[in-house]
Amino acid sequence: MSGGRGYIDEDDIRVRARGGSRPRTRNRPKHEDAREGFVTTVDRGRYRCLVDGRPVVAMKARELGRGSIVVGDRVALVGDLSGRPDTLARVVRVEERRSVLRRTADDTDPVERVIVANADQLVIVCALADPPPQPRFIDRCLVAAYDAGLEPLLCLTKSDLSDPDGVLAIYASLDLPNVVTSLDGDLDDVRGHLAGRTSVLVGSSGVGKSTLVNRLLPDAARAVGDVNPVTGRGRHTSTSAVALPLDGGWIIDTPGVRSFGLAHISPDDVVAGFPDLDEAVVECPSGCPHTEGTPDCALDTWLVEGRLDQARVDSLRRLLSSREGEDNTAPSA
Ligand SMILES: Nc1nc2c(ncn2[C@@H]2O[C@H](COP(=O)(O)OP(=O)(O)OP(=O)(O)O)[C@@H](O)[C@H]2O)c(=O)[nH]1
Ligand SMILES: [Zn+2]
Repeated sequence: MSGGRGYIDEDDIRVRARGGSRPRTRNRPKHEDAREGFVTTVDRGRYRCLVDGRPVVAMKARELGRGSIVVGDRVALVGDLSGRPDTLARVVRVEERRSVLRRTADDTDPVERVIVANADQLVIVCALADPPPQPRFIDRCLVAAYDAGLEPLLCLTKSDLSDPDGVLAIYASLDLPNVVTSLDGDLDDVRGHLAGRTSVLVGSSGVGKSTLVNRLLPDAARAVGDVNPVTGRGRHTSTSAVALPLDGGWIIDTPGVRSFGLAHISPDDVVAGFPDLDEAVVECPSGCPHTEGTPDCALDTWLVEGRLDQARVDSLRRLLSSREGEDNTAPSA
């Protein structure tokens, strides 16, 4: 798709709508005294940040204009940083983002929204049964992960109900890092993958995300289930992401994000997630969609020559097709 990408988040609208008529000074101080914070939740124009290990609630300084602030952002804060009830600090700067996870609300939404900044890993949570596995959902998440520069981790839950081999076979040639969990199996493998990293959890309703988070972070069960100190509302009324500290890293739950509209991602950006196929597609005619039956697509030539794995090409083509919006898979929250 041509043209610039529009980044907004839901909060921008509300912040702007607040208006206000205070005069603005042109010579603002440079905020040399600003402290660094990490954004853990965003809710209606209020940003909950961790500053020196202390939760501080902040609003966006007017000088930031329409720029979005999302969970995972590293920000500079001024004002009251005590974290005491009813205090409000100001975010005066958003540090450059290492990565950006985006989505469109659905395949007809022209606006991309940044949902998480600075993550390292996208944990795609998929149940082996109840609900049955949804490869198309996994494929969508993979595209989103590759587009965002996040490493995917496939997390297959409920292995006490069904064997993981079938799903793993589909992705065998993708070399996809994966973990398998059950109701009471140990979580050492999962922890190993999460330690020291910033991981975003995504999954359809009922796959066992909350169960997993609560088992990894028994204390967070309180934090997650409790009334939100920022809004006074419960967690489940919020569709925003929340970052929870885990083993020297962060685990970011995304209760309201169950699918990724992917129409905005170009075929080339999808292929970029497959380094070995990349070599073949440089031989494709310009603008080749690489889909099944495309004349002169080099993937077919390479397949005939036995230089590519059929399953791997099928997998890429599944991603490319799902990107075209024929299947939006999981229901939106
Ligand atoms: N048998 C089995 N059941 C599980 C497992 N993990 C979770 N469940 C059950 O699956 C159901 C849904 O789990 P949740 O953790 O609420 O799922 P969720 O992904 O957070 O769902 P939403 O809150 O709708 O997003 C619950 O009844 C869990 O007890 C598992 O490993 N094995
Ligand atoms: Zn091609």
